[in-house]
Amino acid sequence: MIHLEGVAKTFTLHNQGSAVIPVMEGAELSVHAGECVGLIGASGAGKSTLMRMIWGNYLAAAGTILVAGTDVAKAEPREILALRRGRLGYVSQFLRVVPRVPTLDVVAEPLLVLGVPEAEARARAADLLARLRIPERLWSLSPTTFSGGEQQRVNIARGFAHTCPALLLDEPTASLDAANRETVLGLIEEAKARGAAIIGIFHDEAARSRVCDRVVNVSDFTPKAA
Ligand SMILES: Nc1ncnc2c1ncn2[C@@H]1O[C@H](COP(=O)(O)OP(=O)(O)OP(=O)(O)O)[C@@H](O)[C@H]1O
Repeated sequence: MIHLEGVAKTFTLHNQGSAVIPVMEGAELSVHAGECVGLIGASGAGKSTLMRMIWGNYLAAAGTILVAGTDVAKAEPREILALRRGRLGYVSQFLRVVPRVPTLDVVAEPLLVLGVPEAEARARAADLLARLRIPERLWSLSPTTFSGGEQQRVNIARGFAHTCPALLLDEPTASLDAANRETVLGLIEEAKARGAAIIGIFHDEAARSRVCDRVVNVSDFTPKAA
């Protein structure tokens, strides 16, 4: 479902004499349907960089990044947008939303874009918001004024709203209380059970060992000369 081969990344620092910094080479990774793989490695090893290349925000310098049939390393922007609409989900640590859109709509939107009937999309969004303990009185308000933890839970609800075959999770349990952490781990287990291929960064070791079937150490992909 997700398959990486020979992936490399360099950053060019345009404000520092166009210095070219190689940060990754020969990255390999395969994640099958129903499997969750955790990315580990020291700070700065490249976990977030690898995740952003799979999401298509960072362009790989070399290699193949196959996600649900699309090679993200070579895809056109519109193909990446189509992939994100229906086949690849991403739960980042921070919520980015258009101001003034009510929380229920923020969560239902990924489903509405896919043509799911409005009543069904809203029911699914309401179910997720309730499970993640966002009080119902907040659902009609924009999440822009919510607390950090509330915004994170809205973001998680949105990320789990539609049943993508591939899912990226960046610290999904960071700064959650015990009850919400448990809910999120349950959502991850449900996603695996329905056949999602998941890649996650979890600094929470107990969470990682509970939901990850194996780990990949991104330090193994640090360029040898670096
Ligand atoms: N936009 C960028 N421009 C230049 N260098 C970058 C950029 N993004 C990341 N890097 C460099 O790439 C390397 C990997 O960074 P990355 O954030 O992927 O590490 P990480 O493993 O996720 O670290 P952490 O656990 O601390 O979040 C670092 O040396 C970092 O300085």
